[in-house]
Amino acid sequence: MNQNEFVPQIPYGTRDFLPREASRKRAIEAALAGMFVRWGYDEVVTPTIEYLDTLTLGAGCEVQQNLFKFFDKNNHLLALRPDMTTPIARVAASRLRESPLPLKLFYLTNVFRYEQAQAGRQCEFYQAGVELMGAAGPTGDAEVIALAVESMREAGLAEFQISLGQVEFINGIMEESGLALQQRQQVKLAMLTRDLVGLGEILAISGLSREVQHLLQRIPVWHGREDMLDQALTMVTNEKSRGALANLAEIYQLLKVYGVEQYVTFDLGIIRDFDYYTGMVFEGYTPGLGFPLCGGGRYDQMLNSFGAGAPATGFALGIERIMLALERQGKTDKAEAKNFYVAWPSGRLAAAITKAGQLRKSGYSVEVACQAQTEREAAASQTDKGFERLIYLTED
Ligand SMILES: N[C@@H](Cc1c[nH]c[nH+]1)C(=O)O
Repeated sequence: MNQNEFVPQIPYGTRDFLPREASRKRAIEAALAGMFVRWGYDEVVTPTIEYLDTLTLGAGCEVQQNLFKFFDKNNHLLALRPDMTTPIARVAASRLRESPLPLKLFYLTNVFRYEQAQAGRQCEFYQAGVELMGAAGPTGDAEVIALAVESMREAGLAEFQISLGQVEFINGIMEESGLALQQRQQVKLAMLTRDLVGLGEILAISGLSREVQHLLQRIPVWHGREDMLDQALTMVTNEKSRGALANLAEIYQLLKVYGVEQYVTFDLGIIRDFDYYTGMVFEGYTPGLGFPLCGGGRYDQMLNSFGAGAPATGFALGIERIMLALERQGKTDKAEAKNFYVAWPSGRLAAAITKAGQLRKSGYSVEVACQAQTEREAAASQTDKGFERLIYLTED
C-alpha cells in the first residue's frame, strides 16, 4: 500500500476493529445471541440516537454528564444512547405496550459514554444484554443473574465471579441516619469510586453518631458468602435494609437451583453508575481485570416514568472487556477459522471460481486468488492470509 505521511485520526474514545478482532467480536456476539434465544429472549434493535428527554426521563438527570449531545436541524436536542435499558423501556412502554408480560428482550449493540477512555472501554463500546420486564421479585432477578453467568461461560471465560448487592440496603441505612440528600449523594459517590478515605472524611463532618458512621464506613468492606448476610442482619434494624438482605437470601436460594451459586458472592457496597436501580445489583469480575465485565440489576421505577408501570430487571456485558479478558487468559481461539485459499495458474480462473462455489456450498470459508499465481506464491499467500488449506488448480 502507498506510504503516506498523512495519518487520518479517529475521534477520542473510538476504535477500529481490524479483521481478526472483528471476527472474534462477531464470534462472541453470535454465541451470546444464540444463548439468549435459547433462554426465550427476542432481539430488539433501537436507534443509536434518542431525544435527550427520553434518556433523562428513563435514567435521571445525572446521566446527562456523560452523554454525547447535539441538535438536529429543527433544534431538537438529541443524544447518543449511553446504554440500552432506557431505549428498551421506551419501546416496552410504547410500541410493545399491548404485548403480554413478561417481556424478554435482548440486544447486541454499540453504546456511547463521554468518559475517560480505557483498555476494554472506549467512549463508544459494545454491549450484549437482556431486559426482563414485568417480572417482580427474586424469580426474575435469579434468571438474569444465572443468564449473566451462562453468558460469561458461553463467551469462553472459565474464571469469574459475580458480586451481588442490593441498593435498598444502603438506602435504608442512609434514610434511618437522617443524612441530608446532598450528603447521601456524596456518600454514594465515595462508595461508587471505593474512595474509603473520602468516605471517612464526609462521615467525620456529617454530624452522625459514631455508631452510624462506623456502620456506613464498613459497608464497602461487607462482602463474603451466604453467612455474611446473617452477620449483616445483626447490624441493621431498619425495615428497608433488612428487607434487602432477605431479598438477597431468596435470590441466592434460586441461584442454587440454577447451579451457579459457586460463582456468586455478596458485596453490600456495590453502587452502580446508573441510579435507576431499585433492588438487587450485580457485577461480574475476572482475575487480572480491575473493572467489571458485566453488570445489571433491578429497576422497578423506569417503566413507570414512561407511563407503563411494570417491574424490570436486566444486565449487560461489555464485549470489548470480554475480549480483553479472554486475551489476557490466553484464549483467543474464538475467531472464525479461514478454511480454503484457492489459487490458479493463468487460464484456470473459471475452474477456481467453480471449485470455490462448491466448497462454499458445503459451508467452508473460501478465498479465490485475485490473480494468477505460481504454486509457490500461492503457498506463501495461504500462510500470510492464515488459511488452513490451499487448493491449487493445476493446468489442464
Ligand atoms: N444498562 C446497564 C446494565 C443493565 C441492564 N439492565 C439493567 N441494567 C449498563 O449498561 O450498565
